[in-house]
Amino acid sequence: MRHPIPDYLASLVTELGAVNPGETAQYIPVLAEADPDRFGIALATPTGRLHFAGDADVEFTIQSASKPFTYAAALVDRGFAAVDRQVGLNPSGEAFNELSLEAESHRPDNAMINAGALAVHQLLVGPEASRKERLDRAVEIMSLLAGRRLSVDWETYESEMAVSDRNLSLAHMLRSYGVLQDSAEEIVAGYVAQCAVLVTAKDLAVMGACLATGGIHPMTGERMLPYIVARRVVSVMTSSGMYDAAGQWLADVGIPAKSGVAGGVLGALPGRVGIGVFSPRLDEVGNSARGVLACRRLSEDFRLHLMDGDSLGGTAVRFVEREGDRVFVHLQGVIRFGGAEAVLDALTDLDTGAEKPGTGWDAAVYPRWQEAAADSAALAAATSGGAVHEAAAVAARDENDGPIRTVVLNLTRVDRIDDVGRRLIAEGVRRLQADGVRVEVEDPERILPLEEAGAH
Ligand SMILES: NC(=O)CC[C@H](N)C(=O)O
Repeated sequence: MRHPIPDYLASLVTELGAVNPGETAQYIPVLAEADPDRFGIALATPTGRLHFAGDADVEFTIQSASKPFTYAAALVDRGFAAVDRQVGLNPSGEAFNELSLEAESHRPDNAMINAGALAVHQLLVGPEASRKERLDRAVEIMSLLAGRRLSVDWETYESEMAVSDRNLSLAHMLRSYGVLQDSAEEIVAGYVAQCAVLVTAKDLAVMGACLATGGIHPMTGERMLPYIVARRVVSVMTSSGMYDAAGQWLADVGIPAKSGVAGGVLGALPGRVGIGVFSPRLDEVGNSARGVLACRRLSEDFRLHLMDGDSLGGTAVRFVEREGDRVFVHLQGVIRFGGAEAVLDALTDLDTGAEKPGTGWDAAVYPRWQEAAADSAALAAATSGGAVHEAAAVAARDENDGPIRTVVLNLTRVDRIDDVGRRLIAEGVRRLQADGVRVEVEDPERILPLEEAGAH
Protein backbone atom coordinates (compact mmCIF):
# COMPACT_ATOMS: atom_id res chain seq x y z
CA MET A 1 0.00 0.00 0.00
CA ARG A 2 1.12 3.53 -0.65
CA HIS A 3 1.15 5.48 2.59
CA PRO A 4 -1.49 8.23 2.34
CA ILE A 5 0.38 10.83 4.44
CA PRO A 6 3.09 11.66 1.84
CA ASP A 7 0.32 12.08 -0.74
CA TYR A 8 -1.47 14.43 1.60
CA LEU A 9 1.75 16.41 2.13
CA ALA A 10 2.34 16.57 -1.63
CA SER A 11 -1.12 17.98 -2.18
CA LEU A 12 -0.55 20.51 0.60
CA VAL A 13 2.71 21.59 -1.04
CA THR A 14 0.92 21.99 -4.38
CA GLU A 15 -1.98 23.88 -2.86
CA LEU A 16 0.15 26.26 -0.81
CA GLY A 17 2.67 26.52 -3.66
CA ALA A 18 0.45 29.21 -5.12
CA VAL A 19 0.45 31.18 -1.86
CA ASN A 20 3.73 32.80 -0.95
CA PRO A 21 3.32 36.00 1.03
CA GLY A 22 6.02 37.94 2.88
CA GLU A 23 9.68 38.65 2.22
CA THR A 24 12.96 36.84 2.83
CA ALA A 25 14.94 38.09 5.86
CA GLN A 26 16.27 41.41 4.65
CA TYR A 27 18.74 42.17 7.43
CA ILE A 28 21.11 39.29 6.59
CA PRO A 29 22.39 39.68 2.99
CA VAL A 30 22.77 35.95 2.20
CA LEU A 31 19.25 35.24 3.47
CA ALA A 32 17.77 38.19 1.59
CA GLU A 33 18.98 36.59 -1.65
CA ALA A 34 17.68 33.10 -0.88
CA ASP A 35 15.37 31.44 -3.45
CA PRO A 36 11.97 32.50 -2.11
CA ASP A 37 10.02 29.74 -3.84
CA ARG A 38 11.53 26.80 -2.01
CA PHE A 39 8.95 24.88 -0.03
CA GLY A 40 9.40 21.62 1.82
CA ILE A 41 7.48 19.80 4.53
CA ALA A 42 8.41 16.74 6.60
CA LEU A 43 6.78 14.85 9.45
CA ALA A 44 8.58 12.36 11.70
CA THR A 45 6.51 10.04 13.86
CA PRO A 46 7.48 8.60 17.26
CA THR A 47 7.33 5.17 15.59
CA GLY A 48 10.19 6.18 13.30
CA ARG A 49 8.57 7.07 10.01
CA LEU A 50 9.54 10.08 7.96
CA HIS A 51 6.97 11.55 5.56
CA PHE A 52 7.87 14.45 3.31
CA ALA A 53 7.03 16.43 0.21
CA GLY A 54 8.45 19.29 -1.83
CA ASP A 55 11.94 20.64 -1.11
CA ALA A 56 12.37 18.54 2.02
CA ASP A 57 16.04 17.81 1.19
CA VAL A 58 17.11 21.38 0.48
CA GLU A 59 19.54 22.76 3.05
CA PHE A 60 19.04 26.09 4.75
CA THR A 61 20.48 27.61 7.91
CA ILE A 62 18.65 26.64 11.07
CA GLN A 63 18.90 30.14 12.64
CA SER A 64 16.67 30.51 15.69
CA ALA A 65 15.41 26.96 15.46
CA SER A 66 18.81 26.10 16.98
CA LYS A 67 17.76 27.74 20.25
CA PRO A 68 15.71 24.84 21.66
CA PHE A 69 18.66 22.49 21.11
CA THR A 70 21.37 24.62 22.69
CA TYR A 71 18.95 25.19 25.56
CA ALA A 72 18.61 21.40 25.91
CA ALA A 73 22.40 21.02 25.82
CA ALA A 74 22.90 23.72 28.47
CA LEU A 75 20.32 22.06 30.74
CA VAL A 76 22.17 18.76 30.35
CA ASP A 77 25.64 20.30 30.75
CA ARG A 78 24.94 22.66 33.64
CA GLY A 79 21.73 21.45 35.29
CA PHE A 80 18.40 23.21 35.66
CA ALA A 81 19.38 25.42 38.62
CA ALA A 82 22.42 26.96 36.92
CA VAL A 83 20.56 27.59 33.66
CA ASP A 84 17.48 28.97 35.40
CA ARG A 85 19.63 31.47 37.29
CA GLN A 86 20.60 33.05 33.96
CA VAL A 87 17.55 32.60 31.71
CA GLY A 88 13.85 33.05 32.53
CA LEU A 89 10.79 31.08 31.51
CA ASN A 90 8.28 33.68 30.46
CA PRO A 91 7.22 34.98 27.07
CA SER A 92 8.67 38.40 26.33
CA GLY A 93 5.82 39.66 24.19
CA GLU A 94 8.48 41.54 22.23
CA ALA A 95 10.42 40.97 19.02
CA PHE A 96 13.13 38.30 19.03
CA ASN A 97 15.95 40.80 18.90
CA GLU A 98 14.77 43.02 21.76
CA LEU A 99 16.66 43.24 25.02
CA SER A 100 13.82 41.63 26.97
CA LEU A 101 15.15 41.24 30.49
CA GLU A 102 13.34 40.56 33.75
CA ALA A 103 13.19 43.64 35.93
CA GLU A 104 15.15 42.57 39.01
CA SER A 105 17.23 39.57 37.99
CA HIS A 106 18.19 41.03 34.59
CA ARG A 107 17.84 37.53 33.19
CA PRO A 108 16.66 37.40 29.58
CA ASP A 109 12.95 36.51 29.57
CA ASN A 110 13.39 33.14 27.88
CA ALA A 111 15.78 30.99 25.85
CA MET A 112 13.93 31.45 22.55
CA ILE A 113 14.75 35.13 22.06
CA ASN A 114 18.22 36.29 21.02
CA ALA A 115 19.16 37.64 24.45
CA GLY A 116 18.25 34.29 26.03
CA ALA A 117 20.06 32.30 23.36
CA LEU A 118 23.24 34.34 23.91
CA ALA A 119 23.04 33.58 27.64
CA VAL A 120 22.46 29.90 26.84
CA HIS A 121 25.43 29.82 24.46
CA GLN A 122 27.64 31.09 27.29
CA LEU A 123 26.41 28.21 29.49
CA LEU A 124 27.29 25.41 27.04
CA VAL A 125 29.78 22.75 28.20
CA GLY A 126 31.14 24.44 31.36
CA PRO A 127 32.46 27.70 32.83
CA GLU A 128 35.93 27.26 31.35
CA ALA A 129 34.83 26.17 27.88
CA SER A 130 36.47 27.74 24.85
CA ARG A 131 34.57 29.30 21.97
CA LYS A 132 35.32 26.24 19.85
CA GLU A 133 34.15 23.80 22.53
CA ARG A 134 30.83 25.61 22.86
CA LEU A 135 30.22 25.72 19.13
CA ASP A 136 31.20 22.05 18.81
CA ARG A 137 28.69 21.19 21.52
CA ALA A 138 25.94 23.12 19.71
CA VAL A 139 26.67 21.40 16.40
CA GLU A 140 27.05 18.04 18.17
CA ILE A 141 23.64 18.09 19.87
CA MET A 142 21.87 19.12 16.68
CA SER A 143 23.73 16.42 14.72
CA LEU A 144 22.89 13.75 17.31
CA LEU A 145 19.20 14.53 17.13
CA ALA A 146 19.14 14.94 13.33
CA GLY A 147 20.98 11.63 13.04
CA ARG A 148 23.62 12.95 10.66
CA ARG A 149 26.68 15.15 10.92
CA LEU A 150 25.62 18.77 10.42
CA SER A 151 27.95 21.62 9.57
CA VAL A 152 28.17 25.39 9.70
CA ASP A 153 27.61 27.40 6.54
CA TRP A 154 30.48 29.86 6.91
CA GLU A 155 29.21 32.10 4.12
CA THR A 156 25.99 32.79 6.03
CA TYR A 157 28.03 33.20 9.20
CA GLU A 158 30.22 35.89 7.59
CA SER A 159 27.21 37.57 6.09
CA GLU A 160 25.47 37.83 9.47
CA MET A 161 28.64 38.76 11.41
CA ALA A 162 28.97 41.80 9.16
CA VAL A 163 25.58 43.05 10.35
CA SER A 164 25.50 41.93 13.97
CA ASP A 165 25.45 45.29 15.75
CA ARG A 166 22.15 44.41 17.31
CA ASN A 167 23.28 41.06 18.76
CA LEU A 168 26.56 42.66 19.87
CA SER A 169 24.68 45.35 21.75
CA LEU A 170 22.49 42.71 23.41
CA ALA A 171 25.63 40.82 24.40
CA HIS A 172 27.30 43.94 25.82
CA MET A 173 24.24 44.68 27.95
CA LEU A 174 24.08 41.07 29.16
CA ARG A 175 27.76 41.22 30.05
CA SER A 176 27.23 44.38 32.04
CA TYR A 177 24.59 42.50 34.07
CA GLY A 178 26.90 39.54 34.64
CA VAL A 179 24.85 37.16 32.48
CA LEU A 180 27.79 36.77 30.08
CA GLN A 181 31.40 36.34 31.21
CA ASP A 182 33.17 36.01 27.88
CA SER A 183 33.55 38.98 25.57
CA ALA A 184 30.46 40.07 23.65
CA GLU A 185 32.32 39.38 20.38
CA GLU A 186 33.15 35.78 21.38
CA ILE A 187 29.63 34.91 22.39
CA VAL A 188 28.01 36.56 19.37
CA ALA A 189 30.43 34.76 17.04
CA GLY A 190 29.59 31.41 18.62
CA TYR A 191 25.88 32.12 18.57
CA VAL A 192 25.88 33.32 14.94
CA ALA A 193 27.77 30.16 13.91
CA GLN A 194 25.25 28.04 15.82
CA CYS A 195 22.50 29.78 13.81
CA ALA A 196 24.34 29.06 10.54
CA VAL A 197 24.15 25.26 10.90
CA LEU A 198 22.70 23.75 7.72
CA VAL A 199 19.59 21.56 8.04
CA THR A 200 16.73 20.33 5.87
CA ALA A 201 13.00 20.12 6.60
CA LYS A 202 13.58 16.40 7.17
CA ASP A 203 16.25 17.16 9.77
CA LEU A 204 13.94 19.54 11.60
CA ALA A 205 11.15 16.97 11.63
CA VAL A 206 13.43 14.29 13.12
CA MET A 207 14.92 16.73 15.65
CA GLY A 208 11.39 17.83 16.57
CA ALA A 209 10.33 14.21 16.97
CA CYS A 210 13.19 13.69 19.47
CA LEU A 211 11.61 16.40 21.60
CA ALA A 212 8.06 15.12 20.98
CA THR A 213 8.97 11.66 22.29
CA GLY A 214 10.38 13.05 25.51
CA GLY A 215 13.95 12.61 24.32
CA ILE A 216 13.92 9.25 22.50
CA HIS A 217 15.26 9.21 18.95
CA PRO A 218 12.34 7.97 16.84
CA MET A 219 14.53 6.17 14.31
CA THR A 220 16.91 4.37 16.68
CA GLY A 221 14.87 4.18 19.89
CA GLU A 222 17.93 5.54 21.70
CA ARG A 223 17.50 8.02 24.55
CA MET A 224 19.07 11.31 23.44
CA LEU A 225 17.84 13.66 26.19
CA PRO A 226 16.49 13.16 29.72
CA TYR A 227 12.72 13.41 29.47
CA ILE A 228 12.57 16.37 31.85
CA VAL A 229 14.91 18.27 29.53
CA ALA A 230 12.78 17.49 26.46
CA ARG A 231 9.65 18.47 28.37
CA ARG A 232 11.20 21.74 29.55
CA VAL A 233 12.34 22.66 26.04
CA VAL A 234 8.93 21.94 24.52
CA SER A 235 7.28 23.96 27.30
CA VAL A 236 9.37 27.02 26.53
CA MET A 237 8.78 26.54 22.79
CA THR A 238 5.06 26.56 23.54
CA SER A 239 5.07 29.81 25.46
CA SER A 240 7.80 31.64 23.57
CA GLY A 241 8.78 29.80 20.39
CA MET A 242 6.92 31.96 17.94
CA TYR A 243 8.11 35.27 19.44
CA ASP A 244 5.52 37.96 19.92
CA ALA A 245 3.02 35.84 17.98
CA ALA A 246 3.34 32.99 20.52
CA GLY A 247 -0.11 33.46 22.07
CA GLN A 248 -1.83 33.75 18.70
CA TRP A 249 0.08 30.70 17.49
CA LEU A 250 -0.86 28.64 20.54
CA ALA A 251 -4.54 29.50 20.10
CA ASP A 252 -4.64 28.96 16.32
CA VAL A 253 -2.15 26.18 15.67
CA GLY A 254 -1.40 24.71 19.08
CA ILE A 255 1.83 22.95 18.10
CA PRO A 256 4.94 23.80 20.16
CA ALA A 257 7.23 25.32 17.57
CA LYS A 258 10.30 27.39 16.84
CA SER A 259 10.94 29.37 13.72
CA GLY A 260 14.16 30.63 12.14
CA VAL A 261 14.70 33.66 9.90
CA ALA A 262 15.96 31.51 7.02
CA GLY A 263 12.38 30.19 6.76
CA GLY A 264 12.50 27.03 8.85
CA VAL A 265 9.77 26.02 11.27
CA LEU A 266 10.40 23.26 13.79
CA GLY A 267 7.36 21.67 15.45
CA ALA A 268 7.26 19.16 18.32
CA LEU A 269 3.86 17.87 19.31
CA PRO A 270 4.32 15.71 22.42
CA GLY A 271 3.64 12.05 21.83
CA ARG A 272 2.50 12.60 18.28
CA VAL A 273 4.79 14.12 15.71
CA GLY A 274 7.87 16.17 14.84
CA ILE A 275 7.43 18.71 12.05
CA GLY A 276 9.84 20.50 9.74
CA VAL A 277 8.77 23.13 7.24
CA PHE A 278 10.95 25.30 5.02
CA SER A 279 9.73 28.34 3.10
CA PRO A 280 11.98 31.43 3.14
CA ARG A 281 9.50 34.32 2.97
CA LEU A 282 8.74 35.72 6.43
CA ASP A 283 5.75 37.49 7.93
CA GLU A 284 6.03 40.75 9.89
CA VAL A 285 7.15 39.08 13.14
CA GLY A 286 9.84 37.03 11.40
CA ASN A 287 8.14 33.63 11.13
CA SER A 288 8.03 31.78 7.80
CA ALA A 289 4.72 33.02 6.37
CA ARG A 290 3.96 29.89 4.38
CA GLY A 291 5.42 27.75 7.16
CA VAL A 292 2.78 29.18 9.48
CA LEU A 293 0.05 28.46 6.90
CA ALA A 294 1.28 24.89 6.47
CA CYS A 295 1.36 24.25 10.22
CA ARG A 296 -2.10 25.73 10.58
CA ARG A 297 -3.38 23.32 7.92
CA LEU A 298 -1.64 20.32 9.49
CA SER A 299 -3.15 21.25 12.83
CA GLU A 300 -6.66 21.55 11.38
CA ASP A 301 -6.56 18.58 9.02
CA PHE A 302 -5.04 16.14 11.52
CA ARG A 303 -6.41 17.69 14.72
CA LEU A 304 -2.90 18.28 16.00
CA HIS A 305 -3.76 21.13 18.35
CA LEU A 306 -2.12 20.58 21.73
CA MET A 307 -5.34 21.46 23.48
CA ASP A 308 -7.55 19.13 21.47
CA GLY A 309 -8.95 16.98 24.22
CA ASP A 310 -10.19 13.56 23.38
CA SER A 311 -12.52 11.24 25.26
CA LEU A 312 -10.64 8.04 24.54
CA GLY A 313 -9.61 7.28 28.13
CA GLY A 314 -12.42 4.72 28.44
CA THR A 315 -11.08 2.50 25.65
CA ALA A 316 -8.44 1.09 28.02
CA VAL A 317 -11.08 -1.34 29.28
CA ARG A 318 -11.92 -3.59 26.35
CA PHE A 319 -14.69 -5.49 28.11
CA VAL A 320 -15.72 -6.89 31.47
CA GLU A 321 -17.14 -10.40 31.73
CA ARG A 322 -18.46 -12.33 34.72
CA GLU A 323 -18.46 -16.08 35.28
CA GLY A 324 -19.86 -17.09 38.64
CA ASP A 325 -17.84 -15.31 41.32
CA ARG A 326 -15.01 -14.51 38.91
CA VAL A 327 -14.84 -11.40 36.78
CA PHE A 328 -12.54 -10.91 33.83
CA VAL A 329 -11.40 -7.37 33.08
CA HIS A 330 -9.79 -7.15 29.64
CA LEU A 331 -7.51 -4.16 29.06
CA GLN A 332 -6.06 -2.86 25.81
CA GLY A 333 -3.93 -0.26 24.09
CA VAL A 334 -1.70 2.38 25.63
CA ILE A 335 -2.46 3.06 29.27
CA ARG A 336 -1.54 6.38 30.82
CA PHE A 337 -3.42 8.44 33.38
CA GLY A 338 -6.67 8.56 31.42
CA GLY A 339 -6.70 4.85 30.63
CA ALA A 340 -5.64 3.79 34.13
CA GLU A 341 -8.36 5.96 35.62
CA ALA A 342 -10.90 4.18 33.41
CA VAL A 343 -9.54 0.82 34.65
CA LEU A 344 -9.84 1.95 38.28
CA ASP A 345 -13.32 3.18 37.47
CA ALA A 346 -14.33 -0.26 36.19
CA LEU A 347 -12.71 -1.97 39.21
CA THR A 348 -14.53 0.39 41.58
CA ASP A 349 -17.85 -0.54 39.95
CA LEU A 350 -17.37 -4.27 40.62
CA ASP A 351 -19.62 -5.78 43.25
CA THR A 352 -17.07 -7.24 45.65
CA GLY A 353 -19.29 -6.84 48.67
CA ALA A 354 -17.19 -3.92 49.87
CA GLU A 355 -18.56 -0.45 50.08
CA LYS A 356 -18.62 1.38 46.74
CA PRO A 357 -18.13 5.11 46.47
CA GLY A 358 -20.34 7.13 44.16
CA THR A 359 -19.00 8.71 41.00
CA GLY A 360 -18.33 11.95 42.85
CA TRP A 361 -20.87 13.54 40.62
CA ASP A 362 -23.85 14.86 42.54
CA ALA A 363 -26.51 15.27 39.90
CA ALA A 364 -28.82 17.06 42.33
CA VAL A 365 -26.34 19.91 42.60
CA TYR A 366 -26.29 20.24 38.83
CA PRO A 367 -29.92 19.93 37.74
CA ARG A 368 -29.23 21.36 34.30
CA TRP A 369 -26.67 18.66 33.69
CA GLN A 370 -29.03 15.96 34.82
CA GLU A 371 -31.35 16.83 31.93
CA ALA A 372 -28.49 17.02 29.48
CA ALA A 373 -27.26 13.64 30.71
CA ALA A 374 -30.68 12.05 30.16
CA ASP A 375 -30.77 13.47 26.64
CA SER A 376 -27.41 12.05 25.76
CA ALA A 377 -27.83 8.68 27.50
CA ALA A 378 -28.16 6.85 24.20
CA LEU A 379 -25.08 8.56 22.83
CA ALA A 380 -23.08 7.76 25.97
CA ALA A 381 -24.05 4.09 25.82
CA ALA A 382 -22.87 3.97 22.21
CA THR A 383 -19.36 5.18 23.08
CA SER A 384 -16.87 2.63 24.34
CA GLY A 385 -16.59 4.46 27.68
CA GLY A 386 -20.35 4.11 28.10
CA ALA A 387 -20.25 0.48 27.06
CA VAL A 388 -17.56 -0.25 29.62
CA HIS A 389 -19.59 1.36 32.37
CA GLU A 390 -22.54 -0.64 31.22
CA ALA A 391 -20.55 -3.90 31.23
CA ALA A 392 -19.06 -3.25 34.67
CA ALA A 393 -22.45 -2.33 36.04
CA VAL A 394 -23.98 -5.52 34.64
CA ALA A 395 -21.19 -7.57 36.18
CA ALA A 396 -21.69 -5.75 39.44
CA ARG A 397 -25.44 -6.25 39.44
CA ASP A 398 -25.32 -9.97 38.85
CA GLU A 399 -26.78 -10.80 42.23
CA ASN A 400 -27.44 -14.50 41.61
CA ASP A 401 -23.78 -15.24 41.96
CA GLY A 402 -23.23 -13.08 45.02
CA PRO A 403 -20.17 -10.88 45.42
CA ILE A 404 -17.12 -11.25 43.22
CA ARG A 405 -14.31 -13.30 44.80
CA THR A 406 -11.72 -13.16 42.02
CA VAL A 407 -10.77 -10.48 39.54
CA VAL A 408 -8.72 -11.51 36.54
CA LEU A 409 -6.95 -8.54 34.92
CA ASN A 410 -6.10 -9.51 31.39
CA LEU A 411 -3.28 -7.41 29.93
CA THR A 412 -2.68 -9.52 26.83
CA ARG A 413 -3.86 -6.72 24.56
CA VAL A 414 -2.08 -3.87 26.34
CA ASP A 415 0.57 -2.32 24.13
CA ARG A 416 2.23 -0.03 26.60
CA ILE A 417 1.72 1.37 30.04
CA ASP A 418 3.56 4.33 31.53
CA ASP A 419 4.72 4.70 35.16
CA VAL A 420 1.58 6.50 36.18
CA GLY A 421 -0.65 3.85 34.59
CA ARG A 422 1.37 1.10 36.28
CA ARG A 423 1.24 2.76 39.70
CA LEU A 424 -2.48 3.46 39.52
CA ILE A 425 -3.39 -0.05 38.41
CA ALA A 426 -1.07 -1.59 41.01
CA GLU A 427 -2.85 0.52 43.63
CA GLY A 428 -6.20 -0.77 42.32
CA VAL A 429 -4.91 -4.34 42.71
CA ARG A 430 -3.80 -3.63 46.29
CA ARG A 431 -7.17 -2.16 47.18
CA LEU A 432 -9.12 -5.07 45.72
CA GLN A 433 -6.92 -7.38 47.79
CA ALA A 434 -7.56 -5.29 50.89
CA ASP A 435 -11.27 -5.81 50.19
CA GLY A 436 -10.63 -9.57 50.32
CA VAL A 437 -10.69 -10.12 46.55
CA ARG A 438 -8.20 -12.48 44.92
CA VAL A 439 -6.51 -10.79 41.95
CA GLU A 440 -4.96 -12.69 39.07
CA VAL A 441 -3.06 -10.91 36.34
CA GLU A 442 -2.76 -12.41 32.91
CA ASP A 443 0.24 -10.62 31.54
CA PRO A 444 2.35 -12.75 29.18
CA GLU A 445 4.58 -9.81 28.20
CA ARG A 446 5.05 -8.69 31.82
CA ILE A 447 3.77 -5.21 31.15
CA LEU A 448 2.69 -4.82 34.76
CA PRO A 449 5.38 -6.41 36.97
CA LEU A 450 3.61 -8.92 39.22
CA GLU A 451 5.77 -8.19 42.24
CA GLU A 452 4.87 -4.53 41.92
CA ALA A 453 1.16 -5.26 41.67
CA GLY A 454 1.42 -7.89 44.39
CA ALA A 455 -0.99 -10.15 42.53
CA HIS A 456 -0.90 -13.81 41.56
N1 LIG B 1 14.88 34.68 14.44
C1 LIG B 1 16.04 34.22 14.05
O1 LIG B 1 16.12 33.20 13.39
C2 LIG B 1 17.20 35.05 14.41
C3 LIG B 1 18.51 34.37 14.20
C4 LIG B 1 19.58 35.30 13.69
N2 LIG B 1 20.83 34.59 13.63
C5 LIG B 1 19.70 36.49 14.60
O2 LIG B 1 20.33 36.40 15.60
O3 LIG B 1 19.18 37.54 14.31
